[in-house]
Amino acid sequence: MTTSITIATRESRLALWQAEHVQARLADELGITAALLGMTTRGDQILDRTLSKIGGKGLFVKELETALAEGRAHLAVHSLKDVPMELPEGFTLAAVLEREDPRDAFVSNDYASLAELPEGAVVGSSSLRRVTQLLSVRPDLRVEPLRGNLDTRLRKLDEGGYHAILLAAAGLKRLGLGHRVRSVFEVDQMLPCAGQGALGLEIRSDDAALAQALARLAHLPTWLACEAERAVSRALGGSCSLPLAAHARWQDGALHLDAALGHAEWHTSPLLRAAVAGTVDTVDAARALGQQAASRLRELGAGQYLPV
Ligand SMILES: NCc1[nH]cc(CCC(=O)O)c1CC(=O)O
Repeated sequence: MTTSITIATRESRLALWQAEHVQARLADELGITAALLGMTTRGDQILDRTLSKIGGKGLFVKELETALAEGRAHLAVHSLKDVPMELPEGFTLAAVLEREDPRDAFVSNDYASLAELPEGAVVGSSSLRRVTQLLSVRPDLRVEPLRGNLDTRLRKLDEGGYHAILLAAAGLKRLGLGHRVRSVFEVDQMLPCAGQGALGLEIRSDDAALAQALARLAHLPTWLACEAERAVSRALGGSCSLPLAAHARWQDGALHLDAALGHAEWHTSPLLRAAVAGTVDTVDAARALGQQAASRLRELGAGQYLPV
């Protein structure tokens, strides 16, 4: 294959950091030189509505896929959690890279943790997953929408619009903003979403040579964990309008998968939770574990939580 390729990336500071990280790994480990092609996606442009209302995760990846399809780029680097559960025909995930911290972070200028927040405090988040889990332990809090890239969200916090905001720890750490994290939620307090903290490398399905090269960058434990997480979401309809959390971790050689589903409209409905574990050594086995967790959630009444 050619030793020179183009990476399509969004232009937020986090997306560029991630693309440059992959660019450096391609050079160091595979001897491949990569140029970056920065692009603005619909998801970056529309900031006044929640993602679930404007078409979901696909909005962040479609323009990049078009660049791949047209041959203007060969590889798209994504935060895996922004990648839809079903990729369109003709595209594939060539690798998932080792995960950063998958946890959610509590960010505030005045309070060190959720426990310190006074009754009725205003918390910024547009993530249904974070909001339902937050309100399940602190129904007194007022949640206000908060969108935009990480810098924008931090600026809105600093301008005084919120007492605290919730963000992924991984993004903050990658941008050198780890000092803004006042506390991290343990995963059993605030279960992360499928793929949180991991990077996914998307290519055209027919690019076998690139697939083979990129496989060497893959981190199998992260990949299998994320396949299990994503399978839960896929089995339940895969839409990002669902307040669905799924997180898998390795312990004593087995993959332990936790999933939680909240109600999109009635934030105070009890969260449904499932926990499954198994020895997993293939993508298919990982997906089967995810489907098992989804079946548990259905047994617990997930049907009433899903859009009709
Ligand atoms: N939804 C936006 C997004 N996509 C990836 C990250 C953070 C990095 C990651 O989880 O990989 C974020 C920001 C956030 O959720 O706070």
